[in-house]
Amino acid sequence: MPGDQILTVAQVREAEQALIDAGSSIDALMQIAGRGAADWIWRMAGRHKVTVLCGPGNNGGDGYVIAEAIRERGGHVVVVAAAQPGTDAAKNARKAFASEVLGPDADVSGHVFVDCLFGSGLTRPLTHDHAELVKRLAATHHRAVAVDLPSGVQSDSGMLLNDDLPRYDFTIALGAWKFAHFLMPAAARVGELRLVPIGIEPVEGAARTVVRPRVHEPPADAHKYTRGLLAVVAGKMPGAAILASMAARGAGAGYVRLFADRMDNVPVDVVVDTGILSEVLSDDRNRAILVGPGLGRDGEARERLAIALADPVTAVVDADALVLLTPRGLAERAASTIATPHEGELVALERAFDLDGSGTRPERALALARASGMVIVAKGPDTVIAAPDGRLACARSATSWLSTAGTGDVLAGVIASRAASGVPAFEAACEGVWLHGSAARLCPPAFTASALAERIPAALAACL
Ligand SMILES: NC(=O)C1=CN([C@@H]2O[C@H](COP(=O)(O)OP(=O)(O)OC[C@H]3O[C@@H](n4cnc5c(N)ncnc54)[C@H](O)[C@@H]3O)[C@@H](O)[C@H]2O)[C@H](O)CC1
Ligand SMILES: [K+]
Repeated sequence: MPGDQILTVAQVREAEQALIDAGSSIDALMQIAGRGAADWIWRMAGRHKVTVLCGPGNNGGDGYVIAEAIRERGGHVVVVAAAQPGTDAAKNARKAFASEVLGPDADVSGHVFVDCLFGSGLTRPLTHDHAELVKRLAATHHRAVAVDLPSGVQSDSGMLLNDDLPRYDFTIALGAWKFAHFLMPAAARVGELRLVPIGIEPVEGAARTVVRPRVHEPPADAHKYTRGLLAVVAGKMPGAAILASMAARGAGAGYVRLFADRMDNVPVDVVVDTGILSEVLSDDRNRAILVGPGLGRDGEARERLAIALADPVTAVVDADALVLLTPRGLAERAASTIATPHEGELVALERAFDLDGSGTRPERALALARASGMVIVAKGPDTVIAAPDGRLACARSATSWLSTAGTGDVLAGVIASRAASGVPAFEAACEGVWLHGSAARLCPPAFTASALAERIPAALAACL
């Protein structure tokens, strides 16, 4: 599924170098980046006062370009230099800024504070004076905008190098997204995101953002089986499997069958089958299977999981099934498997697959995908999707109201439904994550998981 690319610092440098080798220059790229950022800031500030804080590197250079572009338009802009420009491009941009530059002790206030202190070149925590300066300027302006990255965050990991730094209203990414725009804790500080393209070419193997999928109407001669039969295996707590089935019903599959010993109070459009699991799963019309929500963790649950994994169709494995899953349980599988762990379940899977759990969330998800052969949806406020072949996608949290019981069951149901509709595993996972987040945005605050499941068709409608 296409999306915008997310690059590491090393990938940005390489891509930037490729542009320079092809005849561009760092100064030219800085002009494109800075002027593009200035367009957004101009829209925010208009003729209100803008203060640009410039650091010593090329992020500071962007700041001088932004300030000059706003000045040329007749805007009211002030530059505060935290340090003298240190790179050639930043020195040139400083020279081209045709107005006064204030020192770090200047007493300034205004409408928009633009943070160009450090960007992707930050390698160590901000000094006390720099951190205090950023905090003071954020406090004396109505809005705070970070250029490329908020100063003080690590680009590749999303870690905060300093405590207690401001939250921004906007972050304007330059050239490409960085992991810190999506990964916690930095993702909670970046505010709304904008991207200024500077001509960077697609980088092979780069991570992508999760974007709205393209979904097609069923063909005119479609029937429930051609649209996809999804088997949902219930267990000890059938409510979770019902919730997943309801969500799956709205995400494209033509037929959702819930396998349970006995089931009361099931919505009419979820079909319950109380037959012997191994017999009903051998139905060769099955296109995908979902196992885990409400499964339980006892011997019977283990048995149900083993039967489900023996089915030669794409399997979505969630909740209790993730705790029961072992490398041996997957050894015989030829079809794709999608696992949807939250942080605790991710740790349990890492242990089961003998991984040490080190590295950033994308690195951990990729290591697990490679070791297990599964597509991993490491869900949370910064959901990361990794495939065994190295593909990687990151999603922004749609809303923190998703932090309620049962939303994970809905996610698993939606992903399974996309897989049952014939979408390959990695793409089904990305589509499911997008639909889940989009449905959450359509819900009023403090929604329940069943309200979320009801909004899935509306989210799907936006993809047609
Ligand atoms: N994406 C692109 O192609 C473009 C990005 N641009 C901007 O350039 C910055 C990255 O520039 P760089 O000079 O590498 O890094 P910084 O500006 O972040 O500054 C790093 C500079 O400061 C030193 N340093 C690192 N940490 C500290 C610290 N805590 N205290 C003091 N000094 C520190 C470090 O050694 C460097 O010398 C990118 O984010 C974009 O904003 C360009 O505009 C071109 C196109
Ligand atoms: K910055």
